[in-house]
Amino acid sequence: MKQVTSQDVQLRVEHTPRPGAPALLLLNALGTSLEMWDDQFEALSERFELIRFDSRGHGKSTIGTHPEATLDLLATDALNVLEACGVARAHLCGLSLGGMIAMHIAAKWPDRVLKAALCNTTPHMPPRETWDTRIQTALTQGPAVLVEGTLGRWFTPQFHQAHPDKVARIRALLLETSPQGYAACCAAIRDMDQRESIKNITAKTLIIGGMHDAGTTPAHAEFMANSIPEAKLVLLDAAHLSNVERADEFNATLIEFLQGELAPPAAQAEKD
Ligand SMILES: O=C(O)CC1=CCC(=O)O1
Repeated sequence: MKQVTSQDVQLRVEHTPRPGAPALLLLNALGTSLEMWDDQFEALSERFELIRFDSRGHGKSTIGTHPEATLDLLATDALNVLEACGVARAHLCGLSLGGMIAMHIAAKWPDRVLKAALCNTTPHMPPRETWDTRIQTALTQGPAVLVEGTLGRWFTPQFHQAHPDKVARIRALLLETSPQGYAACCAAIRDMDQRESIKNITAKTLIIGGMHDAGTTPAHAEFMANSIPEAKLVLLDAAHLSNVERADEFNATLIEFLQGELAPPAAQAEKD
């Protein structure tokens, strides 16, 4: 692990070099840390120069001086991580908040992106009031009171029953998130509307959705697939954290997309 200074924060970064392989940057969900990608680590680090980090106010990264983050602030952190790792262009894979950051980078800084995987995410997540309530709850009572509700949304009942150990791993990440870090990122989501800007994404893009994801729904995934010119949509039999609930399928889908050539939309329709 290394520490990278970005703007007003110190970010905890794990960089696994692989000479000659393309770089892949992983971007975490709200209330988690780089460890949310543990089920991806082995498969991805064999094939890519893998970089994962704790977003500001999450895991062991510091909170900084912004009580309310913006997507631009969070995206600049991600680009600073790439810079510190000596990487000019990378594949991006982000889930939920991580996907929101990835789509912001792909739309605004296309030269930094090889391909983008936007997983269980959305360009717009109203209503604002929900986020204001969550911010107040996190700041006054701590994110711990939000944890069981979050886990209820993030995994299907079947997964809770079959894999309590895996759910416990994610619970621990949620519990270690600082209230201020969590609240600051909620503000970034509250203030986000990328429904127009994602039309400018030129990178080949994989959208992964969860058939049972009630927050970032299959309808959100379809909206993105219809808005981004070179997008392919795959729905997995999972709720929100599809990379944990369906890790093998998630890994295979992501690797095939990053290593293979994405067929143009017309040919894809025939193939599908
Ligand atoms: O908290 C949730 O249930 C959904 C969510 C929004 C952004 C994120 O990372 O998770």
